Amino acid sequence: MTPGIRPLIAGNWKMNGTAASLGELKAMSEGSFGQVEALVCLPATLISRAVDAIGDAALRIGGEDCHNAVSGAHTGDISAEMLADAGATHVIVGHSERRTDHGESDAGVAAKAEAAWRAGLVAIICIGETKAERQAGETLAVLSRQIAGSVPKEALAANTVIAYEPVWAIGTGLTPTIDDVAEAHAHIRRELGLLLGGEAGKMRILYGGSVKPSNATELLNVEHVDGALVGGASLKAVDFLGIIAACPV
Ligand SMILES: O=C(CO)COP(=O)(O)O
Repeated sequence: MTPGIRPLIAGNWKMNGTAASLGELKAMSEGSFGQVEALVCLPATLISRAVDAIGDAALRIGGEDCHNAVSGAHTGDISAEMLADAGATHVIVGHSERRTDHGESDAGVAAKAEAAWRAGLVAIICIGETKAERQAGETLAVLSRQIAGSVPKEALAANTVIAYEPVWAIGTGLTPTIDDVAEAHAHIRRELGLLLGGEAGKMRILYGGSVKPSNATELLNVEHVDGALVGGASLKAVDFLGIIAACPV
């Protein structure tokens, strides 16, 4: 954790969830968050229904991706303005699954972050190395390149969150060593400093990849780890609330 930064525990439901899942969200929203800011990013089909279902609870609802245009001839896409209209407050951009499945580039991710800000949303910009890149000793260089390309230099701590997700740790049950997490997050903070100046010291840097209640405290205790982006363990209220409870604040 970083002194003075309020931690964010964010769920990412990916392509999971139907109306039958709204009860789980309601249960999450009724949990205790303490000092933690809690967010669940949902498939677009669920956002407005989730916002209605949780009422005035503190749980935030976000989207998982957005187009960079306000509107237009982009079949199947959703704009940041549409997410905001549905009640979202945040949107994930540049998740590795989008970069891989949809060929998203760093420049395209930066444009989506700017679209998020235009709509009044917080952009959660994802970066992270593949297994091959880590094995080749390229992790820090990859992170530098992704930060330079995906994080617009106008980014503010109030409208931007960085999520470090090693691709090989996503959905695998594998996590980097604590030393490797510390090295990556310290490097990200340094690179953000070069790009953004003083804002970098206030910006949240989340760790993502196989976070669960049993490993959350250890990961969140690492310097410069200001929260978590959680996939599988965000689908069940008991697990998600367990991660929030494990947050050392
Ligand atoms: O991709 C992730 C969150 O965006 C991480 O997913 P898991 O927590 O399932 O590994």
